[in-house]
Amino acid sequence: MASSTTGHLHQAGKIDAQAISSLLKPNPQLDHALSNSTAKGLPPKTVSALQGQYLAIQCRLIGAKSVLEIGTLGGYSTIWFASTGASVTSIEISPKHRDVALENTKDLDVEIILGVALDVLPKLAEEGRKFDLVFIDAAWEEQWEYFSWAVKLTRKNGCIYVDNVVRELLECENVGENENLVTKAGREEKVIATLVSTVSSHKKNVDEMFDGFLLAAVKE
Ligand SMILES: C[S@@+](CC[C@H](N)C(=O)[O-])C[C@H]1O[C@@H](n2cnc3c(N)ncnc32)[C@H](O)[C@@H]1O
Repeated sequence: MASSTTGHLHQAGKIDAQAISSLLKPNPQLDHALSNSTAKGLPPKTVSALQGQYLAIQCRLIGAKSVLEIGTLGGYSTIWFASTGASVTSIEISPKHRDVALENTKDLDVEIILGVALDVLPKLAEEGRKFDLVFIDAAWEEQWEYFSWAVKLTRKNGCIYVDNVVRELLECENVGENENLVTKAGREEKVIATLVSTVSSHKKNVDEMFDGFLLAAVKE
């Protein structure tokens, strides 16, 4: 049995491999999305397969019919959401990423809006759009602004998931002391929120194995 932190990190890869082979069903569209994205030169910045399944479970738990995603890349997480039967609106700044995502999400109920998230989000609010779940996975430095828009765009008892919050905090100076998304979310009266830390071998760099997300439910 591993007895040191290094040993545990080594074992984390084995735990992930066992969970993937035990819990996930084959999905050729997800596999194709990954291989096509790599072939087209997109960066390997998708959620992990186990995280994708987590997001799909979260959608089922709240009966999500509509999902807003900020940061499409090649549409890998988009496919996870669409696989639950939800209709997905996804925002992507890069025309190249959007084009690959359109190829990868063919025949699914997916709308990909090409644009800068902080320009698109106010327009969605003006149109009176509401979503059951908002998934935030774009520019780390804009997470709070995305979150604030997400509070306006999420229906009561819907939820907001912000990816990579722990890793971003770990990379800050004076960890745990500065104002950040967690402290601001704590003061937002319209949500209850928590921080879920994760260890995953999805990222090969050891420092990137420690991560976590902020999950909020909208109260009103
Ligand atoms: C981490 S990747 C998204 C990964 C994707 N959600 C997945 O798991 O398959 C982040 C994406 O956000 C896009 N992005 C970055 N800044 C953005 C912005 N200001 N507005 C819209 N998209 C942005 C990037 O081009 C990139 O494709």
